[in-house]
Amino acid sequence: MDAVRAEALTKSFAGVRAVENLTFSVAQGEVFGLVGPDGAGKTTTMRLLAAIMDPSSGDAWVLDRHVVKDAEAIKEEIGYMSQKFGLYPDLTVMENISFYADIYGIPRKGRQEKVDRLLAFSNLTPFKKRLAGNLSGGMKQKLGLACALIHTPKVLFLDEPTNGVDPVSRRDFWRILYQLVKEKVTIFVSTAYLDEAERCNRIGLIHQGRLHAIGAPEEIKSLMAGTILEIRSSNSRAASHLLREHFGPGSVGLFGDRIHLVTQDPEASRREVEKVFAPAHLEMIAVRIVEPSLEDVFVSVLAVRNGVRHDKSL
Ligand SMILES: Nc1ncnc2c1ncn2[C@@H]1O[C@H](COP(=O)(O)OP(=O)(O)OP(=O)(O)O)[C@@H](O)[C@H]1O
Repeated sequence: MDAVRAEALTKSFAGVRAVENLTFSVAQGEVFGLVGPDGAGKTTTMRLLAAIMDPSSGDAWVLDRHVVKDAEAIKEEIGYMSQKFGLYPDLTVMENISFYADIYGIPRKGRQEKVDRLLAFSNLTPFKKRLAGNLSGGMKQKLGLACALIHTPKVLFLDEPTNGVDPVSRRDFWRILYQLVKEKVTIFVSTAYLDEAERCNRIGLIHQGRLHAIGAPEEIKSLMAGTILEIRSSNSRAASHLLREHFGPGSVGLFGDRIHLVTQDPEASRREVEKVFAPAHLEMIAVRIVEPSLEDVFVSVLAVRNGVRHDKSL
């Protein structure tokens, strides 16, 4: 039995296809990442799978329960942490967890042990009397997670859980997620951070409601044929602009001050870059071959989507 299965899952809003024809499955115990930029359709997919919203067409099942026909049963089996997870700022950490325990009808007997365990698990025990409104962003996310876990769900849906959270808290949050995986919880997480996608067992790249690639991070990276030439220049922004015009947007990505150029022939491309830079008085400070990152793959996937011609196949 799969944890999640979707077949031709589609959702439209007044002419906007938020999610289009998604077909994929997630095995139990997997950490699956839905990766895409803002507006790609991640939240809509989560809501469809969490049985909060009905699809326009297509089907989906969570633990073999149908998201429309068995919606109520699904809600008992899953935890869902939305982007604006409903924490009460004027209740303490402890009171927020108790509130969710009431909603889920957790029996009084054994409840305290459960709450204590969740507090310890999410490293919130020292803050249990603090008002939720006074927690840092990272702690709020952990409290949201603790609340979403109160009924011991088998599948956990997390919609951009670390959005806007500092890198240290993000790492901490993932450490907690891996503990859940050890307890056989399936995790379905959406993220716009590609470095975070690398933490998943498998990922799906979503853009404009469509799934463009699915597989282990390493598999997704291997979809990209070609070598990455990393270039540093005296003016990376201007340089990347010129290189995009010359090589095509699907072959050039700018990551901070590093330009990534996808090429079949690194040496020939290096010479060509020098020729492009010379009339613009741009200097090539450093150049080297690097392993493609997921970000490189994304640039490439989006270029295909937008009909940009380039020399990679996906
Ligand atoms: N209730 C709605 N009514 C109309 N359009 C909607 C609705 N919900 C989502 N959309 C549209 O569907 C598309 C996908 O939105 P969705 O929120 O699923 O994306 P996302 O990847 O989660 O992005 P974000 O991280 O910005 O929320 C967007 O174009 C959005 O404007």
